[in-house]
Amino acid sequence: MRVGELAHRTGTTVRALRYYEAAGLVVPRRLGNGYREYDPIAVRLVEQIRTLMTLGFSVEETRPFIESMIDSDGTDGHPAALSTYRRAIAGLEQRIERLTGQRDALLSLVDATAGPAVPPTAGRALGSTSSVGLVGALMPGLTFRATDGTVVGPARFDGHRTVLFLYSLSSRPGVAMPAGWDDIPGARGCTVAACGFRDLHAELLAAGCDQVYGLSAQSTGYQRELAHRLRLPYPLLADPRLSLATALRLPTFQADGTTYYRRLTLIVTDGVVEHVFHPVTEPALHAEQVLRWLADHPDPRSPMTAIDTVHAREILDSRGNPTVEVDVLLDDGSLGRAAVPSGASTGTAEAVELRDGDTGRYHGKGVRRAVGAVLGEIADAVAGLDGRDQATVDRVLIELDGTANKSRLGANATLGVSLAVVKAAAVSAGQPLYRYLGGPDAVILPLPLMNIVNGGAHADNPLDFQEFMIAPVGAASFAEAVRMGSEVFHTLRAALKAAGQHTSVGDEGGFAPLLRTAHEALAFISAAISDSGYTPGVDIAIALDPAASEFYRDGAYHYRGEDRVRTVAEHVDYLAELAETYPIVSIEDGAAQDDFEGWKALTDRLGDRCQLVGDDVFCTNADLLYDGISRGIANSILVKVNQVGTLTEMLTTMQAARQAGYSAVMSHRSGETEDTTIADLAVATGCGQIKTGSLSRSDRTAKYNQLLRIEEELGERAVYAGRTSLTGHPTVAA
Ligand SMILES: C=C(OP(=O)(O)O)C(=O)O
Ligand SMILES: [Mg+2]
Repeated sequence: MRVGELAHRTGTTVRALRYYEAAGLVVPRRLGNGYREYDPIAVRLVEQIRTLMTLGFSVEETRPFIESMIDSDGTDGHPAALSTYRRAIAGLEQRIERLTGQRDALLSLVDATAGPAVPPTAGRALGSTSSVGLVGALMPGLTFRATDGTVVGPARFDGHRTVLFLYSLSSRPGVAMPAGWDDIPGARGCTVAACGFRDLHAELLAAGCDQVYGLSAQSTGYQRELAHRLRLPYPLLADPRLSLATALRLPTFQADGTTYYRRLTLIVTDGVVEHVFHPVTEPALHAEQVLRWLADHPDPRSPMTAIDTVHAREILDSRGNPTVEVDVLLDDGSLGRAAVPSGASTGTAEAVELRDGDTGRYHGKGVRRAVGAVLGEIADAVAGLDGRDQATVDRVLIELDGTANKSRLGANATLGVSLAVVKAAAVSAGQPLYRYLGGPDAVILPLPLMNIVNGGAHADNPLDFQEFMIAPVGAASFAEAVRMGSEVFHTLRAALKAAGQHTSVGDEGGFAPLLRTAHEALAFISAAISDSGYTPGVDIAIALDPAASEFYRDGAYHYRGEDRVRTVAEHVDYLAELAETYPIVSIEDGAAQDDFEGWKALTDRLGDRCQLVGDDVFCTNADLLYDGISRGIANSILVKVNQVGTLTEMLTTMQAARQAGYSAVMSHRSGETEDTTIADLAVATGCGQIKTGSLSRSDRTAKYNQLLRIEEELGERAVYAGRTSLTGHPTVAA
């Protein structure tokens, strides 16, 4: 059974269960995929812990009982369990006897020395306004005797988050309360308040408080009787002179000539008052009130930013197909949201994008299964993990899926969570994503490879090549690159229109004219660059993504638009001819993913003058990249984070590329959303190039717009990469 079900069946919280697990009391099994699974006995164990706690045992003190239950396979009527109970009772009786003697001896000593309390005028009623004034006050340098035999001084509050509840007077069997006690507003209810802190002690600790103390003006002897009778799991502190009231000007009242504390609770964090509860009007519910506050206010000193909630939904991508969106909420309220993109010309080795296959919805393309995986197994597995520990989060995702290609849960499920976590962590750190991930050196704005003519699988025209891109290598800044790209885009539009072509756009926002050959498209683009006032190759270069896997069959390249078939050698010759004729600085997937002969021939032919980017052939996968490096193919890798399914795996692949001297091009997918994460990732990794479509359609321009914002934010520190990160030493070919 999962942790949520166990919590539900035992009426406790997931937090408390994690605390019992950390204490080694109720430990789930780890399945092969890393997933936590509780055996049915866990229900009995948890119920036993909670029963014992209501009897006054601390979580730690339940250990022998729990261990004997485990030994006896869950039956507490077993001889092993019975003898544990008897041993515990015998031990308690001995302690009671010894402590009662100590108490009586001390009672007379303490009562003799305590003397009269502070004069009644020292206390004053403290309303909520003055409670706020107390926040930020330092704990005074006072020491208190505690019922556990220790002496609690100011050092005990340093480095800890403490719940310190002050109370007036607890009743004692056989001892009358001061005259008129029940008529004094707020006087009654101290015992019940103390019991509340006892019953929720484990939960309070699990919610991030390190220690609980009760404090009153009674002597240690008086308090010890209460602590033993109620079996309090926390110590009581004696302040017979009300010195804390004097130091912090806390509210007191008088009854029968004696001064007492008014009920009030302090959260003291690292020696400083962080919060004040006053007045405490419902003593029976007060511990719960404190617990709720702790849950809503994580320890400000805590290095842990735990994942609280993971939510997912089905949304639409730019092609109108469903895709996964994930929200991750951290304990501190930071929210990260990520939407997963989707490719059309996909590599065969990509991590699996899980689709429902239910033809009754979205023509089978629904992603309810992936959404369900996020809401169920994944949410369970990552809840409580530190959102800033991306490597651990991603490792848990990978192990939970348990397959080599994320086919069980879906890479669309894992990626949504992975990216939403890093975005939430950035929010929590109060930093933009690119700086959170890349640190202060993340200042490089990438060269954009702008896809202004679409073909192949991204358009309905006859062009065999998928993408014809312009790259403003000579721009002085990213903003200038965007302007230059936009100007060429519109010049091209006018030229296509004048030539009688239609100007509707393809999946990535580039024009999809009814051209047949790459030569025709490149001629239009070169002219548009010149006609916009730029020098081709100097100001603006050209990049191609033939996406050759899409038209490679039976060992040859089938050019549908030209109605001809080229052998591998002829195809490589053709690309070389194009590279000689036009200012082409980068060719992606010039050969098909399984045509290693073509890849090698292309690399040998053009690798020293052109960037050769592996997309389908590497699939952002470090192992495939290493294989390619050893084969001597390509000199660059396209990086699509959904091809691997987690951020950490993407970063590992990029690191491998960097070490091998391969460049990396951060890339969108042809199916995108308004999510702009890749813009930040490009700056964070300093890769120096981004491919994110045309200068039209919001799913594409959203990324450019985000990069414009980043450049503006970096101000003078921003560095536009220009041509510097291109591999293959492309030279100017005007
Ligand atoms: C972005 C591309 O297209 P898709 O997302 O369809 O794989 C590409 O092939 O580089
Ligand atoms: Mg490609």
